[in-house]
Amino acid sequence: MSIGEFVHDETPSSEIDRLEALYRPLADAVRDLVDATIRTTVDDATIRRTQADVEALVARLRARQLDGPAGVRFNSEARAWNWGNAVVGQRNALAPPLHLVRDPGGLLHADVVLGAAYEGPPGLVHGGVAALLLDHLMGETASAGHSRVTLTGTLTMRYRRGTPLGPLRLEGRIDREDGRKVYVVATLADAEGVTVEADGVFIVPRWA
Ligand SMILES: CCCCCCCCCCCCCCCC(=O)SCCNC(=O)CCNC(=O)[C@H](O)C(C)(C)COP(=O)(O)OP(=O)(O)OC[C@H]1O[C@@H](n2cnc3c(N)ncnc32)[C@H](O)[C@@H]1OP(=O)(O)O
Repeated sequence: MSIGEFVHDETPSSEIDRLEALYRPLADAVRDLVDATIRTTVDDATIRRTQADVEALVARLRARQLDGPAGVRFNSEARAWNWGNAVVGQRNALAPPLHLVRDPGGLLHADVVLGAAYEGPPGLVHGGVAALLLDHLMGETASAGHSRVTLTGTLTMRYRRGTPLGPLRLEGRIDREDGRKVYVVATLADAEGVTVEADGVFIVPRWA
């Protein structure tokens, strides 16, 4: 990976806001489609008709598209946008998406509701999904408000008990720093308390 893949792009933040507002409802609708596909009990003919409808919608969107992934772009106002990101991508229906909130004390948190698409053991969040969400929140924590690029070096998870699907909260904070290494701790919790603890080393890469 090189710095070239983080693209400096002087699109004004107001235009990014407009595009997010345009695409968010589409991604929400696709997310709903994913949930409905898992949970529907309609008859076979309805499934086949729906498949044809969805294929027609895909063809309409593919009429004009990027050659590859959307990448990460940022402007001089320190606004970064990554439409396809697996956790926060505003155009990615696979992302919950996580909405990150930075508290004045340095804590980064996110409240999220995970449904049927994130299931691992019955009724519980998939362990890899828990790691995915925590990894992203921790990476954002380490990047200190997008003031620097950090990549996950080592990530350790301790699954204390199953995480039920439904409303959850993630919290992360920087524990300490040592040169280019940023040590971050984080938790995933339900209403009863912490279900997963994570700690990780996030590295400001040599090329950044
Ligand atoms: C301005 C722009 C704004 C835009 C702003 C957008 C921000 C938007 C935020 C998004 C947030 C995303 C959050 C998701 C985060 C991912 O998902 S990142 C994807 C997963 N991670 C990766 O792909 C990383 C792959 N690995 C690598 O690229 C390289 O191995 C690394 C980790 C960058 C390190 O390479 P390096 O810079 O050459 O490191 P190197 O000089 O060898 O070592 C530096 C120090 O780190 C230590 N170290 C190296 N590797 C490791 C390791 N794996 N574990 C622990 N320690 C290590 C070394 O021992 C060394 O320690 P000291 O000797 O200094 O004590």
